[in-house]
Amino acid sequence: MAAKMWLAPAAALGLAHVVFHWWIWSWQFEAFPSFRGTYPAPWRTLRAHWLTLQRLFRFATSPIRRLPDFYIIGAPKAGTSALYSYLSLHPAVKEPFMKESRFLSGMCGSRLSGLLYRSLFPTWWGSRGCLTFDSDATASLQPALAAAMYKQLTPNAKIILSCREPCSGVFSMYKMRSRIKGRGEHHLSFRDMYDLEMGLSTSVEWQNLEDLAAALDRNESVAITLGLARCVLCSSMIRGFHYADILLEFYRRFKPENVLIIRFKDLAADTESTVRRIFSFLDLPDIPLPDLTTIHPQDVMDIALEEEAQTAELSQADRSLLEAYFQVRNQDFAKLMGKPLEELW
Ligand SMILES: Nc1ncnc2c1ncn2[C@@H]1O[C@H](COP(=O)(O)OS(=O)(=O)O)[C@@H](OP(=O)(O)O)[C@H]1O
Repeated sequence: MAAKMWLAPAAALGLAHVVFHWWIWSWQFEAFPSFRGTYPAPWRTLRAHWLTLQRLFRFATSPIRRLPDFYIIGAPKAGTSALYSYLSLHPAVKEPFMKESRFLSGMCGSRLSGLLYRSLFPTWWGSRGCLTFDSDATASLQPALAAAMYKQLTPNAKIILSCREPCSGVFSMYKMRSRIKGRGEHHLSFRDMYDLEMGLSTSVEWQNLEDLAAALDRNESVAITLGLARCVLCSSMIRGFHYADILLEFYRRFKPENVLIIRFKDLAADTESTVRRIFSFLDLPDIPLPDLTTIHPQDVMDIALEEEAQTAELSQADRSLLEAYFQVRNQDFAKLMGKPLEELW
């Protein structure tokens, strides 16, 4: 009798798990096939099922969860994983469930819903007196959408952007992306990956993205398509370093004093004072910090990497190509900052 009583709820829970498992993983794999690196067969991977269960619980408890107080929006390869780890050291900062939410790429559902986004953050009572945040460098690939969405959800949020000299940032991203197993770009040369991203830059998806941002600015709700998510996630080598474009979108929607720009070089050379500067920007009390060189940020992406990239060093010809590409963009950034170029990174 007792066993019969449990049968119906257990079957309902099992069904919810199966449906939810299929829903979250199929979108991830479609939008970002390299996830398959660590989860080649999610139906047979216990860790994938455990993640599904946790996310299911978090979706169910979304209404009692909060939204970010600040965002690390990039740039990709500008130390964002390190920043995530350093800021999480503060007792008044509660880290999110995942470092990179990829919310804007549909990882919480293709309809960009604040309610579902909340699932990634702590509960109100579990984070009283604390700040929480999202550290999603994919925001800088789609700054209009990111700025409009963050503004609609959290108009008083603070924004942090770490800037790395574009050529070295691009090459760092190339080295990672070309080594991701199970992805179309696996083992491409630098020039081939550059050409691929240049090809994507003429996609109609970018106009769709602007239209979605405009709809969010009108306070409408929006849904993204798989095509858009794929286009954005496959454009992470170069676009994330269009600093002037990124900042203009955020300055249009947030107060300038809510936007902090740090230099990757300072984060690397003078880590502790850069982290303290960020604490101060976030109005967090100063705290004693451990030796930050002992903190090794984990690679948070669910990917399997090859040992070596196809192109081991950036050739002079490829560097010149990148310098030409970024010349005007960097000048625009310098003008926006009111600083000479060499002081920007
Ligand atoms: N503290 C410190 N000092 C110097 N360099 C550092 C530091 N933390 C991270 N890094 C370098 O930052 C690169 C990774 O950046 P991200 O974490 O933003 O990458 S990602 O976008 O999340 O994949 C990656 O750069 P490359 O080594 O050039 O690939 C890391 O080595």
